[in-house]
Amino acid sequence: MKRKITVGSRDSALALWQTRWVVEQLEKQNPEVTFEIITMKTKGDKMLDVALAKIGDKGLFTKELEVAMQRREIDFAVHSLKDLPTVLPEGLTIGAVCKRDNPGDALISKDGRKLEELPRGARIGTSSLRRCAQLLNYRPDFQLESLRGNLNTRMKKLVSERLDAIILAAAGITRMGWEDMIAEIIPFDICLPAVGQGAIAVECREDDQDIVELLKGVEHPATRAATNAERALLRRLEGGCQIPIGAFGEVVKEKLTLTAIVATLDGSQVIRAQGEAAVDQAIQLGIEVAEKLLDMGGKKILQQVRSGE
Ligand SMILES: NCc1[nH]cc(CCC(=O)O)c1CC(=O)O
Repeated sequence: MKRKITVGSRDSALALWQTRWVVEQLEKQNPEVTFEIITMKTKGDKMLDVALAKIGDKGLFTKELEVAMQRREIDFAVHSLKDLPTVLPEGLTIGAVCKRDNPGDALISKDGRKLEELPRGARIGTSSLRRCAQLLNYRPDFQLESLRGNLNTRMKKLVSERLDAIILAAAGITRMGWEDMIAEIIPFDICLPAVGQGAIAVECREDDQDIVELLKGVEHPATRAATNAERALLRRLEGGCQIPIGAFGEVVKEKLTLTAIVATLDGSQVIRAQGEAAVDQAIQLGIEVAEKLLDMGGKKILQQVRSGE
């Protein structure tokens, strides 16, 4: 086993928190190994003023780290699983999926109001098509405003743009220590989270046996099964962040359940499907629920969104 391991991370506060958390667990388990964190900016960090759905690149927040891994400049990289495309570059693999934190979307509002307490025509900041579509389905009077930048920037815009509320991933807020600002975790019957939301993934070279072995120390099998189902669904639908898709997998009493939605951009239609399977059938379950969605009208929605109607 190598004595010194180089770990890649984006340089945002959230990314660094996540990377340090992974490294800390591994240090406790492997006191003989030293870890060095190297930070990099990804294209997604550099293009902060463009809507994500417009950039539309796969691996917007991961590619530079993946290239560094392929060049053997770093040994592994820590990502938000949500940011990791469902098909990885040649030779790379997800060495670990860590235990998921709160997978939900959090509402942060002026005066701590809950979603149902927001006034008619309330202005809500989010740039996720998934959040927009589901919120508009729930309350067509809401005005969704685009909101990008890292968590700090987005939080500041609540005040500077005079928004009534913003929506951020609960896990990110908790990791930054801002839990007190959460007015509400939006119920999943109103807004299903993004595939992989709340889980940290560690990516490494497939053929690097030492690292693959090391990363087993931060692996969480139930989260792996749940997110395998979610990612298989997303892959089957061939969705990225250009299409409003939400999914949530969960292991309860040895059973894996998966709920998912696909929606039109304006939120006029939200199609929902569900399935259940044994934990070792995660990928099959993801494909099955995706196909249910397609049959229930999802196919038409995907065509519409892709053709830009
Ligand atoms: N889209 C960016 C992104 N990627 C991961 C998280 C939060 C952390 C997580 O879901 O694990 C966020 C911020 C957000 O959506 O509010």
